[in-house]
Amino acid sequence: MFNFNTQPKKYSLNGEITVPGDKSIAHRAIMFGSLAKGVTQLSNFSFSEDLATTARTFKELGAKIHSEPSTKSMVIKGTNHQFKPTDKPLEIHNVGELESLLLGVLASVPQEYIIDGGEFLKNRPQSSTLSFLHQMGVQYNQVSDEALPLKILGSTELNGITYQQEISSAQIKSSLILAGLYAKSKTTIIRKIPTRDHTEVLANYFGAGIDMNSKIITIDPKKTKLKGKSLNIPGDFSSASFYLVGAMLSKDSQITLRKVGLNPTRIGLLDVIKQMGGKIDISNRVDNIEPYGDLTVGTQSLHGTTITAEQVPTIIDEIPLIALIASQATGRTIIEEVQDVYLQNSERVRIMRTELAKLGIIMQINADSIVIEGNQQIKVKDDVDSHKDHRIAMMLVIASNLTTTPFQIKNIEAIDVSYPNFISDLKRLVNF
Ligand SMILES: O=C(O)C1=C[C@@H](OP(=O)(O)O)[C@@H](O)[C@H](O)C1
Ligand SMILES: C=C(OP(=O)(O)O)C(=O)O
Repeated sequence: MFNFNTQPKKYSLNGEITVPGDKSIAHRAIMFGSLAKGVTQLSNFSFSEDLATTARTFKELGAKIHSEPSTKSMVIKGTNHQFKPTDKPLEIHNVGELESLLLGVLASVPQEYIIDGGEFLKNRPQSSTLSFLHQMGVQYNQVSDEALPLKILGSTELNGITYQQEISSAQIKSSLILAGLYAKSKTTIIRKIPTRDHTEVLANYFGAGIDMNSKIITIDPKKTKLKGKSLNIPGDFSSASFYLVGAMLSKDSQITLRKVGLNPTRIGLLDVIKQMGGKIDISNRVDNIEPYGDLTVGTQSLHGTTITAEQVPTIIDEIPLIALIASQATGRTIIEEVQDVYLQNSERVRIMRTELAKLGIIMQINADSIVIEGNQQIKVKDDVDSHKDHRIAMMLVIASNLTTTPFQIKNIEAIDVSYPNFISDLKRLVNF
């Protein structure tokens, strides 16, 4: 465990920075590159713990993967959907995205695999994903509670199904899409609220037959033939969000973040900031497979707002940061209909409340909403702990600039999960 001592002085943030490549897109790029026939070349690939786990897992399944961290590149020789059997459990640590998507990938592989993971995933049941995969023809065997470790036996004879989304989760949806690509017939997903669509976008780029509109996603395996591709991964909007919020909340600040991913299903934080009376400039926009552009933001005064159920999937990983800005705005902020967030991320919500309370920030967590009053004074009551959650660790670093009372952030090494250079990149923008 490593502790981080925060600064006794407040700083401003100035200058520009290029954030690492998007983690969510990179997980999927490794998977599609491994499933495809031929060679995939990824650039602006950011090497974090989570992505190392996904790359190792797909190597164990037979993909040839060569990484070059110094040039941020990765080359994958795909298996053409011919994965290797292995008796050794696939150890996926606590990588939630990998768990859900891997279940979808293995659904069409007629070999038995054991998937094992860390404490967090051992306590996160996958009942929804497993029940529809079972309907398609997958067999599985769990030790307890439909969580890891579990055994899965896929099939080459999967049935396409019609699935009405009950939980707005990108991970669950992606698992079904990956299974549907290799079923005998079409699969249809009737959406609840749209969630991030990186799986659909990348699958089609690699050669899948997926049709989407705001209500329905149709996966046609007969129109699917995945081939290796080149892909430049845009900057990670979720990583960029720490700097955006940091600059808005600190005095005399103005920063520009270069080449940040602007997929509309990911950037709900920008709408929330606008609703709160803030302003972020978008420039140099490029509409590529995944769009990206530059974001410029400075110190802002914000007011409270109501965030609706439709917005929630687009801010899912930014909720701890939104709680922080809401506490410093004027008036009340309400995040409505967060039931699906609790189902997928209940630990994170609980930790966010406990740790911010140690800094004097309180919020009300109801069955269907989160309510945060504005104008809260930071009062450091105790050291804080990331509880090994990378987004909580980075949010607490940003929160530390709201006070001159130093404190310790325990388990700071959690940031390696998504953004190992976060502290050194932040320091490049800091002016005392
Ligand atoms: O599909 C993905 O890559 C992710 C989806 C989100 O989870 P949900 O499945 O709850 O939407 C998000 O919290 C997670 O960080 C990554
Ligand atoms: C929740 C996250 O990812 P995962 O589900 O992979 O843990 C995240 O990156 O914030």
